[in-house]
Amino acid sequence: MAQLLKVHGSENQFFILDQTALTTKLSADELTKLAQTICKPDSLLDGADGVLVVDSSNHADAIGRMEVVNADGSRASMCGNGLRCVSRYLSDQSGQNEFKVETPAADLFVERQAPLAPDVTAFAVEISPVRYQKEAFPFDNLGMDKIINQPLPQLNDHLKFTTIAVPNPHLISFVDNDHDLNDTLGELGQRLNGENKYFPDGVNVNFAKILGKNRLFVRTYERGVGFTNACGTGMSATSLAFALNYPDQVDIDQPIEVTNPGGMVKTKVHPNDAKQWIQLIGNATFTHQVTIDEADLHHANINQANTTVTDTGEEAAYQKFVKSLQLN
Ligand SMILES: N[C@@H](CCC[C@H](N)C(=O)O)C(=O)O
Repeated sequence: MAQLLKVHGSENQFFILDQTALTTKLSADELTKLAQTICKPDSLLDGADGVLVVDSSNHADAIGRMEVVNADGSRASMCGNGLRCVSRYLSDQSGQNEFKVETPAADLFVERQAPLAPDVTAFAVEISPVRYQKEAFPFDNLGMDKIINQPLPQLNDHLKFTTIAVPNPHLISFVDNDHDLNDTLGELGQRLNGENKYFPDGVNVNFAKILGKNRLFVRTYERGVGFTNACGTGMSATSLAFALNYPDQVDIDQPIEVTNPGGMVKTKVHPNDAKQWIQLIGNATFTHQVTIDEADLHHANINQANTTVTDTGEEAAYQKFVKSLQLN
């Protein structure tokens, strides 16, 4: 039998699949099919935003590897909320609390934090490398090679935009009303993640409201997914854009508190380091264990009848923590 874990960071939901625990690893095509099937909202445990594939690493400094498969089967170079969950998984297995995890673009440093509340495990993860050049996204036909707080009439008639790849691509705008935060974000996210001449590979679109000094609310329309409760790399890139575009509103020696529809994370931005980077700190919650025949995993044959699901009880603790934040 094989195991899956249902996990989340700020309610950005994933299944973790550990390839090293299988008799035969899933092929790339089987992983694509698995994500497209298991992430559907009407699938097991109401689906997810992606599958986090754990494997061994042959890099000397990393204790494991993470691959991110979006809900539509596309691959992402990074996932911040996912990396916290994978870090906890590798930490629980190895007994180590500080280590590196291999991701497609970099080996990233992660460390266990004090729990955010009873039974709310937390991890801090490195978000890097940071890139601005249009080739990193890629983007085109926007009249610029690098976009920092610029109006882009091709995309919208009143907002300003910043583009930061960390290294997955993010388009960011600071907005001041709920219509833009919801409707404009949805329309633009959908447009730039369908066939379009500006972001041919799609882009994660993040709209933020400034709540005060070092305080943001961020909502994200994710590439390969759609609206998510939270996007870790999105909140990290938006925090960096906050520091770059509104320097008088950000004390970079202090964490930035980023609330999102699924909860809250903290970020620490390092815009003045020789290589810019961001630290993302937040929950790594394991809500369910799923047991399934390995053959069914290979065939993406997953339903209530052929799985055994065990609730860990952690979601109740997480919800209590979110309530204590008094976000609304
Ligand atoms: N939810 C993630 C980002 C996942 C990848 C993204 N959809 C992409 O295609 O770049 C996060 O927490 O960072």
